[in-house]
Amino acid sequence: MDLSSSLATPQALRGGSLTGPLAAHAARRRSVQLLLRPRRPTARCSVDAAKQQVQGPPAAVTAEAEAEAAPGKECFGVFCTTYDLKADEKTRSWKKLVNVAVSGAAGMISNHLLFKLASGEVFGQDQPIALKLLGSERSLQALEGVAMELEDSLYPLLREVSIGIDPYVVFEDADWALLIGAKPRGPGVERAALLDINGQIFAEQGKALNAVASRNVKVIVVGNPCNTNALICLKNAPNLQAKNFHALTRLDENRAKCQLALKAGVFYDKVSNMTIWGNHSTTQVPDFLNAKIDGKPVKEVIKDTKWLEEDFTVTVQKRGGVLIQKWGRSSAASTAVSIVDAMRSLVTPTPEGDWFSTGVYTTGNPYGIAEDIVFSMPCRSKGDGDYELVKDVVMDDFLWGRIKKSEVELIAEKRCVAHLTGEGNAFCDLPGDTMLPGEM
Ligand SMILES: NC(=O)C1=CN([C@@H]2O[C@H](COP(=O)(O)OP(=O)(O)OC[C@H]3O[C@@H](n4cnc5c(N)ncnc54)[C@H](OP(=O)(O)O)[C@@H]3O)[C@@H](O)[C@H]2O)C=CC1
Ligand SMILES: O=C([O-])CC(=O)C(=O)O
Repeated sequence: MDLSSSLATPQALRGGSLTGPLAAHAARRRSVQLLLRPRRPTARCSVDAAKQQVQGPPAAVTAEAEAEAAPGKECFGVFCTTYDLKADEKTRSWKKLVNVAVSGAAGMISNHLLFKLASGEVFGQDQPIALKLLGSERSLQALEGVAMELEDSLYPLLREVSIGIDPYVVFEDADWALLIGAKPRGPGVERAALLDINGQIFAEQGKALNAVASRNVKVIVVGNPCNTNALICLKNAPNLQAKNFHALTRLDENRAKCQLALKAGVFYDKVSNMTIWGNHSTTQVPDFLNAKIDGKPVKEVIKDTKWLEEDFTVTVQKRGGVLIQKWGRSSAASTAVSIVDAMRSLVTPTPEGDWFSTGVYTTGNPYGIAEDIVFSMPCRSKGDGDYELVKDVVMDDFLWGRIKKSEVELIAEKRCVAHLTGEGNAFCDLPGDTMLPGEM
């Protein structure tokens, strides 16, 4: 079928005059064309980076022909030139390239995160990395700017950068997918409307991951409301393991550790076993019952129960909102740090006796939390990318009561997005106090 005539009209792509596979193909063609704009002619040493073997001498390949042949392998600028890592003494012992896809790649959080990833902070100094950046037509030019800054940073481990606007192209063979892009909640936007708008994004991206990502891809959803977006994403990716989908609550864990350290007058590294239970929202539950300071239960070190139950909990729940008031925008640098922490916790063995928090699929959980939602819970990892839930935590009525409130909120959010999870008609009756951490 010759699609070229309909491809020429951008409004045909945006306005929906093409439908189904035709529209999808046309959109992909357009994304490829957009991808080609920034490339400069380059003598190309053609290396299959995944196998890290030289495949042949430089060949003159037209960008268009190359895009047709391998639409998922688009590169940016200097990253179009790759080398045989096994031929170089310094890089011979490096691991196989890891593919990390990032959505919202031109946004504030990504602007910090991408440089941390490229520096080796997450995977170590022997792990070459390919960054696959997902934007939109709105952000494509900014994405080119991001790629240029990555070029100019001369990171030894950063071997490939590609940019695109089609998740089916960008997520191809992704080992990690960091889903950050989402519409921010503006004035007058109802929570239910936000759930629907962002839910559509995560439904589409779930389908794309299901179709083209590595079968073992680890997905971290950051875009809010991240727990329910993660649920939507995993429901749209039935061929991937639900266990591999996470909602980012590590920022909340870090905020809670900071507050406990401040109150106890110790440095942050003395605080361990910090669980955030529940939703990344103002119903989240920072667990001071199981957390430790210098190896001792928090309640033995901080005797002020009123502070723990009221001030500490509310401070952590609303930290994002206070920060927005100061900065005029939501946490970006500390969120990027917490994404790095979350990834590192999955690729590094958890220290003996400790754990970390992440929002994961509840089915089969040992705590009695409702099944089939994404809920933040305490986890440990052997460092293989996988994790297990920690079983030996204690509960009291205060902790359980708060956990139930966050559970009720997530079940209500799930009802609101039933149309996106394949579970029938949506019915939205969100509790009145449902808010993102950034909302006051
Ligand atoms: N879980 C957590 O702990 C935290 C989560 N967050 C959340 O992370 C997300 C990203 O934050 P941040 O990077 O600061 O945000 P930015 O506004 O800087 O970037 C977000 C990106 O989302 C993309 N996007 C996708 N769909 C839309 C849309 N419909 N309207 C507007 N933009 C859209 C845009 O990129 P493009 O045009 O390329 O699509 C934009 O660049 C937000 O949802 C925020 O609430 C923030 C802090 C903590
Ligand atoms: O509400 C927001 O957009 C910001 C957010 O998640 C946080 O700071 O925890």
